[in-house]
Amino acid sequence: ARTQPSLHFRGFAMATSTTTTTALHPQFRPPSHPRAPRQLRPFLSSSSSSSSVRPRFSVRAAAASASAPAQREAVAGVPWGCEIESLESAASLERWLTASGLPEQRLALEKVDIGERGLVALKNVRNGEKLLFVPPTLVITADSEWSNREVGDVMKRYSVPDWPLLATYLISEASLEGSSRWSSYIDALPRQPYSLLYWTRTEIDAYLAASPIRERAISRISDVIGTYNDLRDRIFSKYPDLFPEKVYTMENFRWSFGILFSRLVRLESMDGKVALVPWADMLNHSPEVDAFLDYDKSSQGIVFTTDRSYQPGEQVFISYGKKSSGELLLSYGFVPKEGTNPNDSVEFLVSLNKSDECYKEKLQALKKHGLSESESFPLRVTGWPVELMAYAFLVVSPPEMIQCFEEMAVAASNKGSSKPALNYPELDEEALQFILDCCESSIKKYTKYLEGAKGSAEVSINTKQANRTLLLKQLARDLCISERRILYRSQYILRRRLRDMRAGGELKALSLFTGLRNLFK
Ligand SMILES: C[S@@+](CC[C@H](N)C(=O)[O-])C[C@H]1O[C@@H](n2cnc3c(N)ncnc32)[C@H](O)[C@@H]1O
Repeated sequence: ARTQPSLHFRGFAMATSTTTTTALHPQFRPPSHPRAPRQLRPFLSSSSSSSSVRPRFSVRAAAASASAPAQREAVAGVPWGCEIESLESAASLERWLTASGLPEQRLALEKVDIGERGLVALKNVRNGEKLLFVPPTLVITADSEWSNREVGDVMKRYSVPDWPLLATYLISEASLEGSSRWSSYIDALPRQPYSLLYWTRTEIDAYLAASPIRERAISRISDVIGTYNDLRDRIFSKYPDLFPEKVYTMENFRWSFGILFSRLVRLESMDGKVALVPWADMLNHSPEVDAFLDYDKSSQGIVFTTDRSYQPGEQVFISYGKKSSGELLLSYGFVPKEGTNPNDSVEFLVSLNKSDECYKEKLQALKKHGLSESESFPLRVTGWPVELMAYAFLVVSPPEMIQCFEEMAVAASNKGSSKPALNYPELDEEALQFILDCCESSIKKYTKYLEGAKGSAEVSINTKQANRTLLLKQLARDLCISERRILYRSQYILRRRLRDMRAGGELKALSLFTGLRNLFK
């Protein structure tokens, strides 16, 4: 869970300063969805040379792993970058990095089991050791010099925020091929980054039907398209010589945003600047490590400090942040193995009951505090946030509690975060039952999807398409299983609590009855 303003992709021309992401995790950080989960308190804690000729169309070979990144159908791709599973540009990248000042490394870029390409230890690496030391001159930020100065000047004149600026920068540099200083880096970038940006609407609707990630994927794609349209209408179309239509295409922007979503990092110690860090961006993510990239003032380079040791030949990992499996799929195109992501959560949707006789009053209280009749709260295997409980109290409270609606809405909105959790013992059972009912109906949706997906054999036009479909389905399946697992856990906790509560109630009634009987005796 986190707080993050949406990135103003659109309407950027009005911006007076560059847009930045706010404090999140000092790691790969995509712009948030406007309804990204809020920071909520836990309720339960139960406990080669760039001028070489490249094919214009590319298709990835399908990998067979369950959590392998999404593969795409044969679409017109970008005319730069590489097929990452081939290591085709690795040697020239390493040569260029060394020539550009990257010190000798204890890591090498190799083919790996997790993430296709990754950095592997060449020697023993100790826990607590600093690695990488990428100099700032090798980092791409919004302040980087444009090889085509005129293009850069126009972009700066329009005060384009960091994300669209960097997306345009990448395309501008990539289109210059060997005359860009970044050509060896761009050659080593995936030609088709793994990202939900490449899923069609039909695929999103079909495979993510049960998951709340569906809505976020749709919204992200529309943000990217909107941003591209804004750039084209407000800038590119006014300077057709600087921004040729054939270069600044939607397809190329899909690529550059895909690269940003899966590789951009935020460097806390460089005033929170967002940056592409060549070499460091070859590190894959593990939910089990807690090591992050940042600028190190003493060595004046981008480093990360290991939080475990590695033997020669072992893949070295960093953390992309405390992200749920859905968020990892959304930005990076992979889903960690079931049960391995300690930061996993699922967005849980609850709504006011339209037939509630106090519907209007409850909605008014919610709206006053920035909430609506339907809200999402993050569920984790460890429990749910107090805000969800407050929302549930509001949903189930009877008309005679009208004076408490406001207090409940405040608590549900997270504005009362310093206050203790709301306490309405008389509503506890009903509120927990409400959450349990929502949880069970959500489980049903996942089960229906998972069972339906098992049997559905689709007719594919060709093998590539069949492989792609298989992989997208597998990713969606992995995600649904992970999300349903969280719901199952919540269902278990809720049932147990309700059972205990009810058993306690029966016990009380029984002792009252015994007391009365003794009295009459
Ligand atoms: C920052 S790049 C890391 C380098 C990347 N493997 C490459 O070869 O360019 C992020 C991408 O690596 C892959 N990746 C990273 N961690 C992964 C993991 N744990 N499982 C599967 N793929 C992973 C995903 O494709 C993701 O979009």
